[in-house]
Amino acid sequence: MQELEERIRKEGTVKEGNVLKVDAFLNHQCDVALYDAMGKAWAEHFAGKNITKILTIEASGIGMACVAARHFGNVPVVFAKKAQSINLDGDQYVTTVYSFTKQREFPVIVSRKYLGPEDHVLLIDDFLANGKALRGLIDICEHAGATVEGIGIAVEKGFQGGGDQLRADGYDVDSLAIVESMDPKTGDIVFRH
Ligand SMILES: O=P(O)(O)OC[C@H]1O[C@H](OP(=O)(O)OP(=O)(O)O)[C@H](O)[C@@H]1O
Ligand SMILES: O=c1[nH]c(=O)c2nc[nH]c2[nH]1
Repeated sequence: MQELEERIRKEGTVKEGNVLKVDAFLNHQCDVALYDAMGKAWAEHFAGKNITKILTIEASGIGMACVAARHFGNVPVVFAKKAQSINLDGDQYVTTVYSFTKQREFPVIVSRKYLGPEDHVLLIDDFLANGKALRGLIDICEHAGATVEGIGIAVEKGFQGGGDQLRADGYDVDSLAIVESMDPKTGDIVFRH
């Protein structure tokens, strides 16, 4: 998606440790017009699939998943929580994921009330790096008996391999920008096309 690549080039910064910082528009301050264009692009890619629910993971996926839902007939958006809470009641699906940016494991929790075998799910997230967050969401869908219809990602860091492994496993992964390489010294970013 050209608009997203341009924003990354203009406002993104490359940090040591394979970190691309895009928090001016994607995952801290949020450009909702850009989110809307992203939702439209995913809706075009996944047109013809019967999606009944969008599943994401807190925190950064939530905003873009909600805007994207407007392009999928206002299907409900469920976000997996990364901490237990007294506000989480009843039976839950629980798995564990390792967070790339926080460098520790988190529980990933979804209430059984909000995901089940009748659901055809689109997974959405801001970043795809090693694929740990998505593997956690897929695990939860498997526990629920839900069908994963596809995966919509804003920025995939292709050189970390998580996306290609998911494609090799048969998932339809639509990443709107795929970074093939990036250099923290020069700031150069090369996209895959
Ligand atoms: O493909 P992976 O290696 O799993 O990396 C991608 C995940 O990392 C980030 O989450 P983070 O744990 O930083 O949480 P955040 O959404 O709160 O920023 C991002 O939002 C994805 O969920
Ligand atoms: O803002 C972010 N930049 C990244 O490079 C990244 N990788 C996973 N999650 C990420 N979030």
